Amino acid sequence: MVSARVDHADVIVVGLGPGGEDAAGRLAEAGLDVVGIDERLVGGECPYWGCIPSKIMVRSADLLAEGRRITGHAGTAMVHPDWRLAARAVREATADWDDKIAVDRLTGRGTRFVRGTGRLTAPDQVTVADADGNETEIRARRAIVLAVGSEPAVPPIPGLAGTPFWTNHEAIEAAEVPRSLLVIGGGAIGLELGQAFNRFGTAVTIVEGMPRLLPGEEPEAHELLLRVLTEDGLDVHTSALVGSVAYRDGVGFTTNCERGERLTAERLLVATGRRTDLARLGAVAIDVDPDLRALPVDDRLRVVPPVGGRPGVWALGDATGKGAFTHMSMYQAEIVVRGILGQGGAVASYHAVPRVTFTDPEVGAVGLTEAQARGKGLAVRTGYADLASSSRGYVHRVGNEGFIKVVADETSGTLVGATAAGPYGGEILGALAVAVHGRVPLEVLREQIWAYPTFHRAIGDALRGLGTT
Ligand SMILES: Cc1cc2nc3c(=O)[nH]c(=O)nc-3n(C[C@H](O)[C@H](O)[C@H](O)COP(=O)(O)OP(=O)(O)OC[C@H]3O[C@@H](n4cnc5c(N)ncnc54)[C@H](O)[C@@H]3O)c2cc1C
Ligand SMILES: NC(=O)c1ccc[n+]([C@@H]2O[C@H](COP(=O)([O-])OP(=O)(O)OC[C@H]3O[C@@H](n4cnc5c(N)ncnc54)[C@H](O)[C@@H]3O)[C@@H](O)[C@H]2O)c1
Repeated sequence: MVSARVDHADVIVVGLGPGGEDAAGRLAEAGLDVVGIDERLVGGECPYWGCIPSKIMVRSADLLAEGRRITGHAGTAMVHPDWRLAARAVREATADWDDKIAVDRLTGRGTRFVRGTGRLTAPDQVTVADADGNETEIRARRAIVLAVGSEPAVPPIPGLAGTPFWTNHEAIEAAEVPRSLLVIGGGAIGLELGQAFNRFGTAVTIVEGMPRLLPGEEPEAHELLLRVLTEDGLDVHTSALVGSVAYRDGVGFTTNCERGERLTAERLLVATGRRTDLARLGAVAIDVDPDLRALPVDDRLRVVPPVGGRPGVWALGDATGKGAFTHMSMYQAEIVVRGILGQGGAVASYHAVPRVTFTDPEVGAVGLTEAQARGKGLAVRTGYADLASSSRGYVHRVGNEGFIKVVADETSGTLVGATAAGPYGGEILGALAVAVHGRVPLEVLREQIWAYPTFHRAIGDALRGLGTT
């Protein structure tokens, strides 16, 4: 038997997505000997199969929609979608799914890079296997950072396994648009990509198991998106669970929903959430139950605090289950870096997590929804303003649907959550995110002057809807 090579480092970072890469680079720049490990591409999901390429597709699709809106409002326009242009922009942005630039960026900051699969094999040790199966045991002197992200959670639907279904990877890499696409899951991925493909000519069906699209957001966001997507021509089914899937070469997919609908499509996209495989990561080596959905972390992002000279284990990003967003991974990376460098008591706070679903209209939200606030027993008041009937909505005309909803806690006299859905919803969210993050008193917000005629001026209308008590 050939024994594994042995190496040592101050810090081992497993997974080099947005947060892992940032943490590895900053720790190396601080003078530590850092080894960064990734089995795929440095940069992770976001630049290659997530945020960036999906938003390029969304932007391309939105341009088509805006072009189609010209007729009847500013002239006439004939729009001829050409997916090859969007696909080319995606290929350019991902450098054809090549991470040379990212590897150079990482090593340029002083991190040692190892391409391979990392697995915890002792509380202070990660074993890396390269593509040829060669193993290296790396022992950490100071810290291990687990930043392994997430992968699609594919539901155990009879018949699905073994079919050529798409995940976000195949959808992002698509060189051609399918004639028809069935999307399982009416969350962020399903709606963003479903609407984008539809605008390029694909007949899209969305099958969502819960009663509402974006089930974690306000019900008004569901009502808005259901109306707009249906008007766009998408076929949306809610409270619909797929009971079985069948695939035939050259024909495509047939799915049978449990309540009877039979749906067919050339392609099938599974967008039913994400999971982190803790068993594969060797989580038992640090006494973590591998069946957990996420790595359990304290408010300093520690899975195992450093004790008596033993290295600590930190986690960040999707793998912590605190919100699968690039901005969350980056936020947590900051806290992890400061914790490892011993730079004071940086702790994570999740009371103002912003999120934006980049559909058209965009759905931006921060903090608690009304239902979540009521679930916490807060003294809830809500205010609502319709964007279409605002002055800006009136002048904007076509494509003006949206709303602002604010959720206040009477006891603290602050906003605890808000939603900005509509044109530029994600941008308008900025003002609301500051209010929730900074716990700005309602009486201060009510004194604010909101520029006329903007969409964000509707925040003032929604605040008035709270009443004055
Ligand atoms: C289609 C899509 C669109 C999205 N759009 C947005 C958006 O608009 N805005 C937003 O904020 N977020 C968006 N996200 C989410 C965002 O991409 C993720 O939240 C973010 O990438 C998570 O970062 P991370 O640092 O946790 O790790 P990831 O980006 O998931 O990267 C983890 C890395 O770890 C590596 N790895 C895993 N296991 C091992 C192992 N055992 N050994 C070695 N390497 C390993 C992987 O190869 C990967 O490179 C989107 C996601 C998808 C799928
Ligand atoms: N704009 C963004 O920030 C953005 C965009 C895309 C993805 N993301 C991140 O990536 C994560 C994953 O995206 P996602 O869309 O896969 O997950 P999601 O959790 O946002 O949505 C998954 C949806 O699938 C539904 N579902 C689950 N199982 C089902 C089943 N068997 N049948 C029918 N419906 C089912 C769920 O009810 C849910 O509505 C998101 O949670 C988000 O954090 C973010």
